[in-house]
Amino acid sequence: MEGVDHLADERNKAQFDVSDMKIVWAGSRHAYELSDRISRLVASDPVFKKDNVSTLGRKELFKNTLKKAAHAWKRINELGLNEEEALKLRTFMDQPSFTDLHWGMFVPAIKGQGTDEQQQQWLPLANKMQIIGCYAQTELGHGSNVQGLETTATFDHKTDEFVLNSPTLTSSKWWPGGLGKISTHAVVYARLIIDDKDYGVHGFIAQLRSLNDHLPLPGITIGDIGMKFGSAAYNSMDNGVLRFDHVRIPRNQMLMRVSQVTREGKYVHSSVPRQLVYGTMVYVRQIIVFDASVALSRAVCIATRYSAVRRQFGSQNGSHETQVIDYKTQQARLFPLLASAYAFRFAGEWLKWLYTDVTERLQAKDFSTLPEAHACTAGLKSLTTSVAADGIEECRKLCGGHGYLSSSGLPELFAVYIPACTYEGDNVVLLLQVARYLMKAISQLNSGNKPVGTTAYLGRKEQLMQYRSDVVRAEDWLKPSVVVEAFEARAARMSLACAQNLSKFSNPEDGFQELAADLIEAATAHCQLIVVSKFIEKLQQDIPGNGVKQQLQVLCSIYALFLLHKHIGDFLTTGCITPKQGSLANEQLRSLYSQVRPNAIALVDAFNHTDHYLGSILGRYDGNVYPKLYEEAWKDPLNDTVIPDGFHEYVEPLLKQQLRNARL
Ligand SMILES: CCCCCCCC/C=C\CCCCCCCCCCCCCCCC(=O)SCCNC(=O)CCNC(=O)[C@H](O)C(C)(C)COP(=O)(O)OP(=O)(O)OC[C@H]1O[C@@H](n2cnc3c(N)ncnc32)[C@H](O)[C@@H]1OP(=O)(O)O
Ligand SMILES: Cc1cc2nc3c(=O)[nH]c(=O)nc-3n(C[C@H](O)[C@H](O)[C@H](O)COP(=O)(O)OP(=O)(O)OC[C@H]3O[C@@H](n4cnc5c(N)ncnc54)[C@H](O)[C@@H]3O)c2cc1C
Repeated sequence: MEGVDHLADERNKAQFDVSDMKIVWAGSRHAYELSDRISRLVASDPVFKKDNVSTLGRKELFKNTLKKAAHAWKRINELGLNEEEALKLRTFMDQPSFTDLHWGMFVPAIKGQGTDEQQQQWLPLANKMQIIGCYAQTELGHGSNVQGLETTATFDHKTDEFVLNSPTLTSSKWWPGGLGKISTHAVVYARLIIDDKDYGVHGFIAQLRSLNDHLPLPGITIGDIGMKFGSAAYNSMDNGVLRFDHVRIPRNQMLMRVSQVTREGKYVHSSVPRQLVYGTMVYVRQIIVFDASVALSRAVCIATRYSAVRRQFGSQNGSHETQVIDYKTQQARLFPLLASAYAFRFAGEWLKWLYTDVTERLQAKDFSTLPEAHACTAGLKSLTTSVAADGIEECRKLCGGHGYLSSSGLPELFAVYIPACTYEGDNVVLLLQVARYLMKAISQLNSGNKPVGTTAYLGRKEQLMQYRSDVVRAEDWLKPSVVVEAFEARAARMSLACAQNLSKFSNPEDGFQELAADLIEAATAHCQLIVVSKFIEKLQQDIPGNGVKQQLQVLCSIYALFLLHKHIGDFLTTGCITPKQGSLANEQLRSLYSQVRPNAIALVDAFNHTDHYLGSILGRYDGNVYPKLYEEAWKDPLNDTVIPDGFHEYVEPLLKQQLRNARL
């Protein structure tokens, strides 16, 4: 059966050109070709083999990761890969490693918060990996509450140094990736103290280990925090613990773009907003949104292909049983996730644009769009990672029992992905930031401040409060303007209701705490509106390719109408739609699922995932699932011997005892 395409019939059903869709998914022909080339390069390299990682012990896994990271760096240099290509190589290597934090947070923190001189001093070393850095912010006692960090950096006038100290157990740095065993340096967040005055949290570059023998420097206690969820998953990363015992660093190792400490010990705050100290988090959050579409697309690809291969029930007179993808329940669970993967892709593209735009403005000292960038990255990070994490687990269930096998790829994908709901900001904490932004925008409406960007719709408050959907037929729900208005009215009414309830509290902070659950629902509605709008805006662009735009229109409608169906309570209680209009949306949704059905396999082929990257027997491109599952089972180390270790020691005596008892 080797080489046979079990999904060929499915591929023949497609009503669009899959090669054109691959380009839309990748973002451009250039991005597609680059991604395709690098994914094949990684798949064909034996060092990047990954089908054995879930059976490795922690030490072997960690060593295996170091080997892969070193090999990746070697290949990047040998092949002269540029930044975009190198990042793709890391993606397809598909194993979290210390390099993620070095390139993803340490280097960006220096770029974003360091002065020109500091960048000139540190970036050449970091760019050649002559030093390896991590991002040491979170402590044992505080993660979300960054202002509550306890590590201190006290200025010593005499020596022109800062003294880094961990005054309590809870001030121990705890979690930073790459810290435990590998990093030589860290950007450490600590409270700046000058002459007993606390100036709040600032970033400092600290050397942790000797560049000669890799041993911790004097005054530094450092190690790994231990095993995490799952077998391999995130255990390839050395998340670490770090304590400082009065460790001295030169004054010029405080990152001084936002504020400076002079030789005289004077604290100077420049015109740059203090929130720029949080800038690295904004950068990484927009990457995480893009990654959410990738993670979800992998799970959906596996579940869709397997659902077309798997058959249960329905055989008549010896005919084939029904493909499980033909069950309407399977479609209603799977196709909204397929649509979400595409939706998050386009939201991620837009967010990347927004981030680039805000960065250019910051260079020109225009800080006006920073709050919008913070709210959008925080909100979309929260929304997309929550849906992707839940979606991966749903895909496992969609694959029945076989989905629970490691060889399905889904348990590993789930275990490695779920911390995305926590790291880089707990998802609830981030939605509360969005809620604060919305409440602020509403409070400024009366003073004539027109909301801009993603909150512009709040400026049409009167109109949206009057809005009643005019849908009379199921097809009306296919009109983009009908959908956007309904989502805008729902989001605006939920936020305005929160604002009205908040105004009843004499202390707004008490009100915010009391109403927090409602506030995060309003923030979620706002974020869903952003994703729906960005999908619709994408469709207003010129999208070439036979049938490609039509398929995307179907997916866009599924994404929006599925959300409407799921959150029908919001739409009804805010009076945006009637129960009848809700039923019509559901009727339209069913019809859309039928339209996706013949295109489902081609729509997941468009992700262009190699079998290596998917790492799943259920999701194999050729659909040759059963023989390969059978073959794989025999590779398990437990099957190396017929009689397992421990049998003679622990089981045989019991059996022998039974025999003796029987003879007596
Ligand atoms: C193998 C070889 C490979 C080689 C490759 C080579 C080439 C590669 C090249 C380049 C690419 C590299 C990419 C690599 C890919 C890797 C990707 C990264 C993977 C990531 C892995 C995971 C890492 C996880 C790391 C972490 O978790 S770090 C820790 C994160 N911590 C948090 O997120 C904490 C959450 N808490 C907070 O953010 C804040 O404390 C808070 C909740 C916002 C509250 O803050 P505060 O107390 O100050 O609150 P407020 O009073 O509410 O706010 C004050 C005002 O500030 C505003 N605000 C808040 N935050 C921000 C912000 N971030 N930006 C702007 N403004 C902000 C807020 O709105 C308030 O404003 P106001 O106007 O109302 O006053
Ligand atoms: C795999 C992984 C990698 C990480 N890598 C790094 C790294 O490289 N560098 C680094 O510095 N950190 C890192 N972290 C730490 C991470 O950023 C924090 O764990 C994260 O920001 C959440 O903070 P916390 O752990 O303090 O959660 P907590 O804030 O303690 O959250 C616990 C619960 O309290 C709730 N909660 C907290 N505050 C509020 C509130 N105001 N209102 C309502 N509910 C609230 C949360 O929703 C959550 O349910 C990593 C974490 C993980 C899991």
